[in-house]
Amino acid sequence: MASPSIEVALGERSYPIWITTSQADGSNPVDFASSFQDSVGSCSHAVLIHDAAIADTVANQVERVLAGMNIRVTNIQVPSGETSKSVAQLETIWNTMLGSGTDRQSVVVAVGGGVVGDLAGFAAASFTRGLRFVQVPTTLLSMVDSSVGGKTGINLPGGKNMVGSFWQPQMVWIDTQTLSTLPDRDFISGMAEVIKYGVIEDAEFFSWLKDNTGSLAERNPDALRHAITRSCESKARVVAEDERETSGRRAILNYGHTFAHAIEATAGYGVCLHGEAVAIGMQMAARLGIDMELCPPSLLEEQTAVLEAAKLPLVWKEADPDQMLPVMARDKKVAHGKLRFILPNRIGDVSLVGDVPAEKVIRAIEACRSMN
Ligand SMILES: NC(=O)c1ccc[n+]([C@@H]2O[C@H](COP(=O)([O-])OP(=O)(O)OC[C@H]3O[C@@H](n4cnc5c(N)ncnc54)[C@H](O)[C@@H]3O)[C@@H](O)[C@H]2O)c1
Ligand SMILES: O=C(O)C(=O)C[C@@H](O)[C@H](O)[C@H](O)COP(=O)(O)O
Ligand SMILES: [Zn+2]
Repeated sequence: MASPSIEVALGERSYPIWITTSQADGSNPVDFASSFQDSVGSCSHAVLIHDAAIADTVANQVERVLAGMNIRVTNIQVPSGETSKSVAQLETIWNTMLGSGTDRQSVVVAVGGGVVGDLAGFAAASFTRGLRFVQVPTTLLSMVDSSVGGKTGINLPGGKNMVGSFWQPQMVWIDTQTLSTLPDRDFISGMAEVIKYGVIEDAEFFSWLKDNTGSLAERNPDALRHAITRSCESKARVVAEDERETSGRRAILNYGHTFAHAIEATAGYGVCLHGEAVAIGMQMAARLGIDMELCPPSLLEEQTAVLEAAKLPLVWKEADPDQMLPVMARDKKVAHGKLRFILPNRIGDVSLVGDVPAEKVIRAIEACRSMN
């Protein structure tokens, strides 16, 4: 059997990330069935939780492979969009699992973007106190970020990802070919998390991105494969150092997110896509870093150039500190009632910073209401 592209090294919870590209005739250089068997072990029942947008394509293909392995499949379709990361959808999934004879030996297979991955992952973590699960990400964002690392969960109206758990998958299966049907807006949204890795811990990758955002926008297969591999390597490295965000190392993956999550929640989930909000949040964080004299103004210029080249939004006209600050106060990095931010030192290096004056946070938010 071929070797996985990347291993997430977490001791007994270690798992492979396969990065492959299926061919025009539907064949794949790596066999899904044997990879599944190798990572999951014995399985007679799978709960296939999938996004409605890929029901007739990727989800159907996965279902056929599982059926060919003599695995009984329970299909659960989730409506597309951020609002599906909800208590109501989770309850529907739990009840369908209960009604279909799901037991502790069943395996959840999440097929879709970050919404389905986070939701199905939490359903797996919580049903009968924990089922094995597999991630089959079908968006750029889910391939480079959400399918790796085991953060699962749902939103509450007042806070993103407020209920969830750390629950690692048995394997991550990335077929870059599935991106061919992804709408441009969702592809561009995923680019924010790709660029994030360059700023937080991989300066060489950031330089590569400066020259290659055009090829990525055209979905050049080699460029895509490089960006996905490099991003997954970054994520796997950070997660292996700090699986449950206890030492602070994993918190670097939250660069821009304190602002981003407040934008998403105050706008109403799904109005500003997660990656779009992350891009705007990265701009706010860079401005705050400059105001705190942690990084030079040139960092913001470099970051702006790459985000702009990727066609990401950089301003949020509705940005209102009075609305955002109460939501930010519920950020998961808050410690002893105080906000903490991931702020840049230089390209490729960021730090977790507490004691940030509120007036500087407000200035950073207000500066991103318009391009200046
Ligand atoms: N767990 C984590 O570590 C982590 C990391 C980053 C983001 N997230 C979460 O991920 C979510 C965003 O994920 P996303 O950007 O993948 O959004 P998404 O899951 O909403 O998918 C984006 C859109 O693409 C459609 N789609 C999915 N695959 C498709 C395909 N192959 N072809 C055509 N359409 C397709 C979906 O129907 C949806 O409309 C947010 O909820 C965010 O909080 C989680
Ligand atoms: O994996 C992580 O850790 C991240 O922070 C990755 C983020 O891109 C992602 O959006 C994550 O869901 C945010 O986590 P949260 O703990 O702030 O909800
Ligand atoms: Zn994110």
